[in-house]
Amino acid sequence: MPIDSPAIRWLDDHLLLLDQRHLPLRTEWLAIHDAAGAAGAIRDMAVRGAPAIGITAAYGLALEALGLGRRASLETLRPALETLAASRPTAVNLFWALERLQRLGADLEGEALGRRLAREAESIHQDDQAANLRLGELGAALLPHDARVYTHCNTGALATGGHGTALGIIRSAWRGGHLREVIAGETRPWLQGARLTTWELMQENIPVTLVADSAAGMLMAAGRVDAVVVGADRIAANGDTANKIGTYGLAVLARHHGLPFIVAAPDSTLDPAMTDGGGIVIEERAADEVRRVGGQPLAPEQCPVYNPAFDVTPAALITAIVTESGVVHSPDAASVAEHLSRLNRRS
Ligand SMILES: CSC[C@@H](O)[C@@H](O)C(=O)COP(=O)(O)O
Repeated sequence: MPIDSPAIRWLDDHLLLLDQRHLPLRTEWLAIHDAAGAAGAIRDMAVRGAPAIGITAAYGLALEALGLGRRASLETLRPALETLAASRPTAVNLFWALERLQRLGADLEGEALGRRLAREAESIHQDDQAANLRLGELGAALLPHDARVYTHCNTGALATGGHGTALGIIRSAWRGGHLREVIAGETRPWLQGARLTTWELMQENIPVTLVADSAAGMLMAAGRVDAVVVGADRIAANGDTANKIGTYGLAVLARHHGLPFIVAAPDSTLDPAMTDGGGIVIEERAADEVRRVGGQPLAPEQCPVYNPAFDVTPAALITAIVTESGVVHSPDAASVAEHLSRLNRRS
């Protein structure tokens, strides 16, 4: 089945990425020819969102192997693997995708290795889209009728192989006729909500209202939110969830106001090796992301800044984790282990 992916296009000898740094003002495509190009695009956020990062890393490694031709082997690919693995630390999908490719490549060399890795990268891409469609349906069934859903960051087609995770649930709920409105937090400092989520939803005429992040509590207190739905960058074995900075605060607010707080992610975002959220590496990004907006200075040039890109929401604040293979209600170490063992029995 050909992949209908709005932001990542595979063209057999190179990759095209819809450059998210310029949206919604300009639609520009970035051509990627090797692993260094893919790593740079991930690091500089031309492509972003945990599943999209994993897909791009997989294509980047495949391109490197294709470029090495007869010299391709896991050994000659080692520097490329290291460059890709160093691009961003928090989203586990990146490491998951690279491991999946390495396992496959263990018995292959040369041109056959390049071709095999490219096919596997396409499978990862396609599987992610299918996973999102499935988890979208499962998650939509959890929402109250005529729901007003608050979401954070961008978790849509731009951040995944297509359809989206949290935004996949929102899309599915809209198509099923039981969504009234999306409230998108702008998601300072990179403004994924303001720039990307609104852009995606408005293209499909899904009603969206953009709010400053700091409006979330007031909206919940006023009874204008029925559920909070977010994505994830890494889910630990006990259900603790790393996601875009600000997610933790939303979970605390949702609990205070008695609202469901739903995390949506493909199974590839689960990290069984991470016992709890305390071990997750939180990426810190450049000070100018906070000091400036759209390149324009906002704060004094030399003002010290702390810019963590993610936070960890404790499992106890999460109502449900939705993946393509099921819903984990009130996640904890036991229920996540049960979910993982069902996955292992299937594979
Ligand atoms: C389906 S995307 C899930 C997460 O990756 C998303 O919520 C998020 O935090 C993205 O962060 P970003 O820094 O934009 O890559």
